[in-house]
Amino acid sequence: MATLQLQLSSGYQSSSCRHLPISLSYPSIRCANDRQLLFNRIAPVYDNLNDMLSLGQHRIWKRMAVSWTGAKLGDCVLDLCCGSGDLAFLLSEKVGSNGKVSGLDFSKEQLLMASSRQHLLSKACYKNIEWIEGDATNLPFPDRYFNAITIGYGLRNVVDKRKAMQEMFRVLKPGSKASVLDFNKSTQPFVASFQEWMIDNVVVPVATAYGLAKEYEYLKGSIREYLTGNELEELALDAGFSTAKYYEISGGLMGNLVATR
Ligand SMILES: C[S@@+](CC[C@H](N)C(=O)[O-])C[C@H]1O[C@@H](n2cnc3c(N)ncnc32)[C@H](O)[C@@H]1O
Repeated sequence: MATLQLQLSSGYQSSSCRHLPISLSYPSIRCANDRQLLFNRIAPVYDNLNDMLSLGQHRIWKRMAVSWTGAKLGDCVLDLCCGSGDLAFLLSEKVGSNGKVSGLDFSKEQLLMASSRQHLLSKACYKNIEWIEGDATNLPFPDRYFNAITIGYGLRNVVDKRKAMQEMFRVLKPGSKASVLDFNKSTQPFVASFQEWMIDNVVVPVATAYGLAKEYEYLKGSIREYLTGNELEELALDAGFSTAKYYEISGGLMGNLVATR
């Protein structure tokens, strides 16, 4: 906890992007809900499982998501639902030491994991990342603050997706992009069946070996209840984005929405 607080209170300052005083406790996250507890529980093994279950492919998908944002040196960017920080670290390399990255999540355990990875990796540019405990549907940032936003495997898990999209719109500068990476809820029956087969026969059995069967059984239902590419485009346009384009990745198993404010 000490590490996280240190990082939060010593936020990086640059001429283009001022550090904001950020409090650790928002009323909306004091009452822990099931999803928050779930992500706290899986935090210790989350990165290993991602590598194992995607055969390392998630690293490529995350690079694609970051490059779709158009983030560049000196930018001030946000990784929403940052978890243990993969996308925040990639963004940090893009924006360099004159830029700033905020990684926000409502799981304290995931943020602690992110913070300890930041210290272990000890790359100079990673000093530009701050970790913030907060709610994606009530962002602690002013309007038009960020040059880019990523959200990887996050929106599917947010209960009020419409509000989260509206918040992304609000905190983005005009002309800037949000890049939303996740499982694709495919409209092709073969792809959807293959995805479910993989979850039942690969993901859940591997997670079971880590004592996390229930946590990963949740995945299948969450994809079924998620939005298709077209629905995500509509959600973004309804929130005010001027353009929204959804790209299917890896044969339609994954997908990435790119929305421009
Ligand atoms: C599957 S993880 C993805 C982590 C990371 N982005 C990645 O791609 O590896 C989803 C994350 O979303 C976070 N999350 C879900 N709902 C949230 C909310 N309303 N506000 C903030 N974080 C949320 C969870 O705590 C979890 O860390």
